[in-house]
Amino acid sequence: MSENAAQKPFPVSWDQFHRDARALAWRLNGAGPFRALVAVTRGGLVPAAIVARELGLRVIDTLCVASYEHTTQTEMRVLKGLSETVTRLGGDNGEGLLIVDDLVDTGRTARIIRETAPKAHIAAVYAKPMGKPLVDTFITEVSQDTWIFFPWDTGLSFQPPIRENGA
Ligand SMILES: O=P(O)(O)OC[C@H]1O[C@H](OP(=O)(O)OP(=O)(O)O)[C@H](O)[C@@H]1O
Ligand SMILES: Nc1nc2[nH]cnc2c(=O)[nH]1
Ligand SMILES: [Mg+2]
Repeated sequence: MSENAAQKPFPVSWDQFHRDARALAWRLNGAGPFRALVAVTRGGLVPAAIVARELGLRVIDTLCVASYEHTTQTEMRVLKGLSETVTRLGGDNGEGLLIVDDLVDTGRTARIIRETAPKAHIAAVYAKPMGKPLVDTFITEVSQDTWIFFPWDTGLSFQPPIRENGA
């Protein structure tokens, strides 16, 4: 979702994110067994830590991709693929791998992951309608014209009142 089309801000606090990531872990608990967990960097690192803790997963790898400059979608770059160890654990098709991201938006990132590991289980905490069919598990759906603001990207700031010049 590019900057212009995404108009509704959806700020998420650390507390809320922890609750949602833990809910994701509960849902994934019945979906395994998983031989390794893969975090899609960078956003996937945070839920991956929470899910790994909840599900007792200790073999953890990263898939490093970049596809947005702030809120603008750019050409997608895979900066680092799976390690040899985790590739071996997942066999040819990624079976038994749990791949975690913070959100799925247009689904482009998830689609590329699916191409390289078709049988992996792909999970995201938040999903927008376009990306939803590309993941196996998610927790909360938001509309396509929403922009999710994560706690690691934001800080406390003054909010002007809804009515600037009250009677
Ligand atoms: O479904 P899509 O349209 O592909 O968008 C989803 C991806 O975009 C964001 O990552 P981003 O590339 O911004 O990098 P980051 O995780 O380092 O913030 C988000 O963390 C997902 O990985
Ligand atoms: N923080 C953030 N990154 C994204 N990347 C793609 N969509 C989003 C979004 O809604 N929020
Ligand atoms: Mg990301």
